[in-house]
Amino acid sequence: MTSPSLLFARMRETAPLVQCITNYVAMNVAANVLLAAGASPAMVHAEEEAGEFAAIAGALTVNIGTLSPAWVAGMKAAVAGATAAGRPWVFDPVAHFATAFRRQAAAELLALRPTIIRGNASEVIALGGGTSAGKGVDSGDPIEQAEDAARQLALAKGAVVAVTGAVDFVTDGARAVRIPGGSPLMPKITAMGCSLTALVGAYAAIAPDQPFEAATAALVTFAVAGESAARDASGPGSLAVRFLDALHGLTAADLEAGGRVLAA
Ligand SMILES: Nc1ncnc2c1ncn2[C@@H]1O[C@H](COP(=O)(O)OP(=O)(O)OP(=O)(O)O)[C@@H](O)[C@H]1O
Ligand SMILES: Cc1ncsc1CCO
Ligand SMILES: [Mg+2]
Repeated sequence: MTSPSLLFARMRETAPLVQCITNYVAMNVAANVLLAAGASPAMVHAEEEAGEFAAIAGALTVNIGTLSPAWVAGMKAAVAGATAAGRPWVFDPVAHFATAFRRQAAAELLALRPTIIRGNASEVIALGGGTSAGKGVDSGDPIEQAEDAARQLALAKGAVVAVTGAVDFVTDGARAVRIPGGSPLMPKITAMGCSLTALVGAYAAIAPDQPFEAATAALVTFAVAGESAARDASGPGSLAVRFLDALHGLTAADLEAGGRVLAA
């Protein structure tokens, strides 16, 4: 398995261009997270250009947080462009279970075969057809309860599934790992998960043929930077600032020393 620290070093060397279609809440946060990590974000979603742009980006990420019909059209155009160009794409099904419009959009996007799916426990349980306690964008379920759903979803969709929470879980249906770390304050900052999805895209651009390793590396990066930032944060506000600084200051050696990937 290519280690997170090696992929991180490659990201710093190559600054991959990542096309992020994400929500209004996350756009600024996610772009700053990618820049701090060493990638190059571009928030490009219009139907007229999203597919064309996908061919020049190293990877695409699609997050349905603040959907409208025009955005769905842009997402589908982008996925078509990425697929035609052989680029990986990452799907973040924010609160997909909440309304009929979201359910429909999520089902249509899922049918377009994402390379990696990244969601919180409630989103992954519901995507697997189970009943989740989620009501909106925040998870209402413990992560352990999403592990089986994640495995099944990975097998059914031929995708790598990354579920986040107190201890993250990544599976391709056959292999699985758990990644501890981070901080309980992280879910108190909006768009942390959406930004993580964007970072999964950055690693997928680095290792397009190793989506399991790419997703794992992104979760490890967040776990190490989040843990370090939380050490002297006094609340979500200072954590948000310190998290960006921690990401920016992160080295491959820090990931090597602090990253924990446990067999599951
Ligand atoms: N209790 C926790 N302890 C440690 N880390 C956590 C905890 N909860 C979440 N995280 C971390 O926070 C990051 C975001 O994950 P989360 O599951 O909150 O995403 P999300 O619900 O999709 O977020 P959002 O929709 O607000 O963008 C991940 O890196 C995850 O590991
Ligand atoms: C708060 C919020 N609402 C829609 S998307 C989003 C960002 C976190 O998922
Ligand atoms: Mg989310």
